[in-house]
Amino acid sequence: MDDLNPLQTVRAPGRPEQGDASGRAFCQRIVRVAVRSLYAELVLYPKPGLVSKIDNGSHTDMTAATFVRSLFALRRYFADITRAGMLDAPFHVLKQLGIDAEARMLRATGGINTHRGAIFCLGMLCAAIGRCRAHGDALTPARIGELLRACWGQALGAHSVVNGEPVSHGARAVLRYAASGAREEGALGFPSVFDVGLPALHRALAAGRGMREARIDALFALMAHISDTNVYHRGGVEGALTVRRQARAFIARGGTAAPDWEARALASHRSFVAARLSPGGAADLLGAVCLVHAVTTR
Ligand SMILES: CC(C)(COP(=O)(O)OP(=O)(O)OC[C@H]1O[C@@H](n2cnc3c(N)ncnc32)[C@H](O[C@H]2O[C@H](COP(=O)(O)OP(=O)(O)OP(=O)(O)O)[C@@H](O)[C@H]2O)[C@@H]1O)[C@@H](O)C(=O)NCCC(=O)NCCS
Ligand SMILES: Nc1ncnc2[nH]cnc12
Repeated sequence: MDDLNPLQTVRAPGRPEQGDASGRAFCQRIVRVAVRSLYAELVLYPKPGLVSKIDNGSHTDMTAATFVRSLFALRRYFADITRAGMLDAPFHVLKQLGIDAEARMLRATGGINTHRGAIFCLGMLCAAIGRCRAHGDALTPARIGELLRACWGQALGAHSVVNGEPVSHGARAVLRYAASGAREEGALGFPSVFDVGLPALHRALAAGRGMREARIDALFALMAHISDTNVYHRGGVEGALTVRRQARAFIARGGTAAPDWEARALASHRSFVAARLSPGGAADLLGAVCLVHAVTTR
């Protein structure tokens, strides 16, 4: 028995799913989908202020290579948290997996926060997807969301409370600007993924546009909607208003249905870079949208 393995505490005898070959294959499939989803977010261009393979957006300390290193470091985490979900692990087990994954990310990137929001959001979604599979339920966005709230909603609500000294940029933005951020997203069961990003992606695909355009539309829908602590941290209230206004204007012109959408997205990218704005929370949530879309459409 490995005392340091948090999953050990939730392994119940007579639950063949956890260790059997099909359970392992399922976890590996989710790892591939999670990593590909985050990679799809990374290579998407133009994304206002964000890092891609074309440029580093508003960031001076990270490049696409930093994100790729981080992605490699997260593979085991996505397998572990999917398996923990299959085993109905309590939130404290998921939290420890998340903390360990953050440490691995920071080691891989030399201390740069590339994916903290993604570790949280995609991690919880992987756990819910694992739970869905253990129940034998069809993987649908509605069922994944339901199980996430039913299994860990209460603990996520408690996790949203920022206590004492703010240590992270997110916690500071919550206290200083009453921004909601990743914690509140989690407490509500990631509604921006299910009710904002995913519908925007589906609408663009249903209208016959490609996956690239659909992802751009989903990103702008998220930027228009969420309270992104990374934006508050870098740009304060003014910055948050700028991001929301530009995203709304892009959507009001038809998003990627407009013939000049690419030039408009590029103009936003340039203006965000000039103002050092980076909607990193929306980028993480786009990765989550790609994950839910991929697991629910095959
Ligand atoms: C709950 C935690 C995620 C902690 O959150 P908290 O808000 O306290 O801490 P942050 O360190 O600020 O991380 C939150 C990251 O979440 C992303 N985010 C922001 N707004 C939202 C939102 N509305 N919805 C979803 N996600 C959101 C955002 O990630 C992106 O920003 C990164 C860069 O941020 P930053 O570090 O501030 O760096 P820079 O811009 O480079 O600043 P400078 O250094 O240059 O000044 C970017 O890469 C994106 O990832 C926020 O960063 C969680 O950490 C936690 O509780 N962890 C413990 C483990 C756990 O409990 N897990 C639960 C089970 S999985
Ligand atoms: N592409 C990206 N650029 C900057 N921050 C991010 N956080 C998640 N993805 C990001």
